[in-house]
Amino acid sequence: MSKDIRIGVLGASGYTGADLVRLALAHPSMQIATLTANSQAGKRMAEVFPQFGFVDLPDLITTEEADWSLVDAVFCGLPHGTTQEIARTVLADHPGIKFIDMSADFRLRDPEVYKTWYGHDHLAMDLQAEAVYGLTEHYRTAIRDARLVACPGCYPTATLLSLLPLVAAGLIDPSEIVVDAKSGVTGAGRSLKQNILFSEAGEGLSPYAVGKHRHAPEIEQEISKVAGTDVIVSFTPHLIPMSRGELCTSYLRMTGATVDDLRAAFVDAYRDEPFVHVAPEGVLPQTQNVRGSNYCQIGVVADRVPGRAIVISVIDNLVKGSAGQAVQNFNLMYDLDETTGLTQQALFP
Ligand SMILES: NC(=O)C1=CN([C@@H]2O[C@H](COP(=O)(O)OP(=O)(O)OC[C@H]3O[C@@H](n4cnc5c(N)ncnc54)[C@H](OP(=O)(O)O)[C@@H]3O)[C@@H](O)[C@H]2O)C=CC1
Ligand SMILES: CC(=O)N[C@@H](CCC(=O)OP(=O)(O)O)C(=O)O
Repeated sequence: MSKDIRIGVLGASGYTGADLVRLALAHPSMQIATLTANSQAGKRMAEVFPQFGFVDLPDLITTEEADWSLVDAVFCGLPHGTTQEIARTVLADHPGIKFIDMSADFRLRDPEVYKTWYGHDHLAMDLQAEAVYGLTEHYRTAIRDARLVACPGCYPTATLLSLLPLVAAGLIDPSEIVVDAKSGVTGAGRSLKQNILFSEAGEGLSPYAVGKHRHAPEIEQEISKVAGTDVIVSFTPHLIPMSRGELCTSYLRMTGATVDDLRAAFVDAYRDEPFVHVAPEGVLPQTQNVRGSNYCQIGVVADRVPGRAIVISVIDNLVKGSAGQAVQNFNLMYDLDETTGLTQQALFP
């Protein structure tokens, strides 16, 4: 394999963009052609991220300066709300480009739901209609043929991987799902924010956006589709003092099933999946098991309350939760082995 697929990374001076660059450097087919930034445009990548001082990379340029005719595939790590117009311009001028978005801009199918949660009308509804939801394990066939893939948010990735097989098999009541989620601070991006200062996040655990996080409608969209009925979930995220990693605990009511049935449904759904691992009985997922890797680990245990079960899933928010899943989708879109460039094991401890 030669490095013959030219990629561009929008938002390469951000955390997801940088993790994409890290993965692309190790990918046998990706040639990094263009890296864009906003406030950091004009700098060398190594000035912004010293860890890239050992490799040759293009300098950071603005989106407007980029020559998209030199690019085959675009990975987009821009803040939500900024991607729609840029995607529209890039794809209008270069319809052959494959666009893999890591932002939230093309995930929600219903424009009214998008407006409610993101506060403005969608600016590229035609593209929204075309976009394929990029939860690889559940949308593989559509992703293969897609031009525009909307990678899921980090919380929806971990949550949906651990709930969809149970909903599909009718083993849990979808109207009684409670998700308690915790994320490392890189989930909030690299720009300066008071709540992610070390002094404020370093020694505490903080809930945020309680009862109103914009990932709830994304989770509900996908669960409702599989359940065949409109579902509302209780979803509470927390910021936890670590850089990467995410752990989602879901409290579930079973519909006459046992925990063994739940485990069997997971094993059945993910038997051939390279990146989803069902923890053996007695093993509890922890973020250290997946740190720096593209794996999702899922564990299931019986609650002491009869008829209830607890499911725990972990991912690295920057890998399976964004850049890694984006590369997994790229591999599908280019008919490559899905694991290409993604076989790194967890950084443990
Ligand atoms: N962090 C995570 O764990 C995850 C993030 N995501 C999503 O991925 C996207 C990127 O997140 P993340 O990397 O964390 O964010 P960062 O804040 O770390 O990076 C944002 C990037 O976008 C650039 N940028 C900001 N505003 C503009 C603009 N108006 N025009 C062009 N470029 C701009 C920034 O450039 P500069 O720095 O030069 O100003 C930077 O390169 C977001 O939509 C996020 O929600 C999805 C899943 C997980
Ligand atoms: C810790 C933290 O702040 N996490 C982010 C989620 C990161 C992510 O997946 O965001 P997108 O949906 O924008 O892609 C948040 O809660 O908004």
